[in-house]
Amino acid sequence: MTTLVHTRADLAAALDAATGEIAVVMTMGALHEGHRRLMRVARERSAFVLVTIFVNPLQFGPGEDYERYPRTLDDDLAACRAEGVSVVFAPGRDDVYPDGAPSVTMHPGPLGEILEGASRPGHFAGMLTVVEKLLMLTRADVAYFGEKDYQQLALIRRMVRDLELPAEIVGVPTVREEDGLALSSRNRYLSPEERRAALALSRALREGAAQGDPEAVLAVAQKILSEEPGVRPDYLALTGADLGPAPAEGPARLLVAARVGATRLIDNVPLTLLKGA
Ligand SMILES: Nc1ncnc2c1ncn2[C@@H]1O[C@H](COP(=O)(O)OP(=O)(O)OP(=O)(O)O)[C@@H](O)[C@H]1O
Ligand SMILES: CC(C)(CO)[C@@H](O)C(=O)[O-]
Ligand code: BAL
Repeated sequence: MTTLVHTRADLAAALDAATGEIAVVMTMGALHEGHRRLMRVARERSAFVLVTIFVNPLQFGPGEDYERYPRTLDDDLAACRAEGVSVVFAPGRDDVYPDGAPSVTMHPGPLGEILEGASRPGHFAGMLTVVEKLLMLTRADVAYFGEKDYQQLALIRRMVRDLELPAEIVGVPTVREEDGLALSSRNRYLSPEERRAALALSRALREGAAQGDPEAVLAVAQKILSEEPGVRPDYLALTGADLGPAPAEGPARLLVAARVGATRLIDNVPLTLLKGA
């Protein structure tokens, strides 16, 4: 049975009744197969899985899609039930921020200033602030996050390590549609034509990553993006697996962000760089 709670007090009561490890999947709702994979991976290990559904105003910038973000609680609950989730915590704004906007917030540091951080000022401070609060409120022993938001995952790992937070963080590989598009709640905004154009992101990453040589990786990915007029790239970056500078050889990450119509999408893939490839 899945219990839905909205308030801190009801959450605390549900957690008091829990036995064993508490596994948490944090979401902003509009649940899709990517979220469901996180729940399934969590369920494989833990009998008690808690899902949070909260569209966090603090991580949206002015002019971003906070108001418009899809809110589909009934469908989300049905998905959580089907995945055997024990508790869904869907708080209101005042349940998370009882004193209004918090005056003490997280500072993401240098890793929060590049890539997404450069394009979305304040986003990672707001994201880390709510993740810290939700880790505490849910008493998470382990929390699952998707690699689709790779920089977010890296920053959460860093926050937990730097601040000695008592939770284990587990990353889960990106779930894709059959044609390669990374699942994302924001895909709902795409018209059929925009959805077709959006495929250039995953294709650029896939074909770029197959190259091995760093220059060729970027050149191939860049060419594919530039050939799709419906896509306006924000960044295309080749980094180390830790988001530092790309190594001459070994594990690396290729990341992209782009606007397709009015919708901003992100994606990334792992790759291995080969000297002299
Ligand atoms: N395709 C996916 N594969 C694996 N995990 C995912 C995928 N999409 C989202 N997640 C993960 O689900 C969690 C909740 O993400 P969120 O609710 O923001 O969904 P989203 O699809 O990323 O939404 P948005 O489109 O707003 O970015 C995050 O840890 C995120 O990385
Ligand atoms: C981790 C998160 C739930 C915090 O609001 C959000 O950034 C998301 O859905 O990826
Ligand atoms: N999926 C990451 C949360 C955000 O874009 O605000």
